[in-house]
Amino acid sequence: MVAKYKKDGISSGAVDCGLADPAVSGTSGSDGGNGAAAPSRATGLASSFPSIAPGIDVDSVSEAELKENGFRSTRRTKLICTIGPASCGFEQLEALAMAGMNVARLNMCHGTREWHRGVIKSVRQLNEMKGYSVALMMDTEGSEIHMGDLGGVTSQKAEDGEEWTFSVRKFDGALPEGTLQVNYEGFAEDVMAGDELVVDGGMVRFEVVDKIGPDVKCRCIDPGLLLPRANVTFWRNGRLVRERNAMLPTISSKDWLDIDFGISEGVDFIAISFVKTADVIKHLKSYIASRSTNRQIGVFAKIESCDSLKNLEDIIRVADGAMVARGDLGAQIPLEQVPSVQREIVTLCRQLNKPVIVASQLLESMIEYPTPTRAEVADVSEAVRQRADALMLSGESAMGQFPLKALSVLRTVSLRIERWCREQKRHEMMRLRELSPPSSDRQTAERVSEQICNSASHMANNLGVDAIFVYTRDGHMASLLSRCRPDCPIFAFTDTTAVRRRLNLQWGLIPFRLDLSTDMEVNILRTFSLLKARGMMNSGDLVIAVSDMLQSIQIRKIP
Ligand SMILES: Nc1ncnc2c1ncn2[C@@H]1O[C@H](COP(=O)(O)OP(=O)(O)OP(=O)(O)O)[C@@H](O)[C@H]1O
Ligand SMILES: CC(=O)C(=O)O
Ligand SMILES: [K+]
Ligand SMILES: [Mg+2]
Repeated sequence: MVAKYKKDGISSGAVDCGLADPAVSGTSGSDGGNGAAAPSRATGLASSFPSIAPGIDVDSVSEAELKENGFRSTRRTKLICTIGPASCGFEQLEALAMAGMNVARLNMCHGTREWHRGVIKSVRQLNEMKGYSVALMMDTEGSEIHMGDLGGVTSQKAEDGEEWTFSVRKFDGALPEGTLQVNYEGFAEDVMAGDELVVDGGMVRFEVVDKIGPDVKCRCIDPGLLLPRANVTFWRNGRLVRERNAMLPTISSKDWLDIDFGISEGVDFIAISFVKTADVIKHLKSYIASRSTNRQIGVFAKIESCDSLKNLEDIIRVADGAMVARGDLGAQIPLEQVPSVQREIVTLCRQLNKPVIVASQLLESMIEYPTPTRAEVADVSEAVRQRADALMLSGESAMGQFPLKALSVLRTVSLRIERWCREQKRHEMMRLRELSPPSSDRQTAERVSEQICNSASHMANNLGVDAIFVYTRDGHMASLLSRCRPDCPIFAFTDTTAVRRRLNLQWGLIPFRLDLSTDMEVNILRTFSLLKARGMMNSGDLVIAVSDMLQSIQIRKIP
């Protein structure tokens, strides 16, 4: 890959994934524009960070946005960065956090567990020392067919008409010239001469010419760049072939080891690749519940296969959220169907109150170039207009030349389109169905919460209030409010750092950690005075306050 322009500040020079000393790393964000550091009070570093106020944890990015732009202009769409060699150093992670990264994603297809452990440690350190609440998402490899490691090189160009061999043989060290490894042992038996091999969602295509034992001879028909461990699908007579590869388990034995690793490292979310049915999600959720007693890990279903589309509603109902994984999805359904499927998934997730992520190729050209294409900006805008909870960077932040610039594009486009949608009423309008029908006592309590949140957000829009405040221990009421997508931001106060991190993935929520009292009035007055003291709100601001501890709605003017 040739850098045609000056590289991004954070990815310049040699890749250093060691732990820089965070105490001396300073703030290296150049386009983040958020200089104020707000460390957690738990670190005892208050003296070196004068902006700290006791009693409340919020990150410097939210704080600066609130101070500079007032309540209404904070960003509602959340941003996820896949971490890779271009972004794994402490200072690089810090720059991304400063530029608005809400969630760091670790793709277990790549890197060793040790490597991932280093990133997790850095993110955790960043949160503790600088007051961020960057959540961690682990993404499983899954057992779909993919290529091997390219024998150590970072990429290989396949030219039109070239002959390549796909082999299920194991090679030690360098691969023979023109050979690619395939991880699925049944590959050579399943494919037939004349089949089309689609690599990396169509970035490169081959036609099968001949089979010789474990080797499949192919000719390149669509040239492109081959990347390590890229996914491979095969097509016959214009249809995706589902042979024995369709029987591969969604969660492989390697995935289970990665999941154990994720649980023990305390990640916030686990995203499951190539989900086919709701059962696999249920199974994983009960496994997690039996392994981690007091910690909740959100399980996200990645929608990236034909099978997942068949069972979409069942899958989303049992998952804690979903990802529109357009990379692989675009290799399994015709490309022209991807936009409508995206819209359908985003709508369904909102109806079912599950956070939804739109992922892959949002700013693909920024892997190599410092500015996005107009088409990419339009794609990002559409996802923002659909009011997806989060947008995700993949290669752009993992191995691209301009991770920070790509994140900055997502941030500025989100802010601009959100404002335009609010001012011009250009959102995707949606009538929300009732989530919980009346029956048992528990559901009645849930129904009350739902009604309170619907009404609070309706009132907030009609009265033009500056913010909704929600006091919530488990975060549920905050997510019910987020589902309503009100015009004003939602300040979510919760008493655990884990819930605060989880809420950081959801649309419109600005999560704070605060020791909650059982007395609502105490909570309200404390948050008013703390936020006022830090310049995040002003006398006269109008706020709607709701709580899951005392099911109530209050309209309050900041004294
Ligand atoms: N931890 C990592 N180490 C090295 N390279 C990485 C890492 N994570 C991502 N990358 C690189 O960034 C590219 C894009 O990242 P991404 O997570 O989207 O991978 P992917 O394999 O395309 O996605 P998925 O497997 O989830 O469908 C990868 O193809 C790989 O080259
Ligand atoms: C993110 C991912 O897995 C995909 O787009 O395929
Ligand atoms: K993956
Ligand atoms: Mg995928």
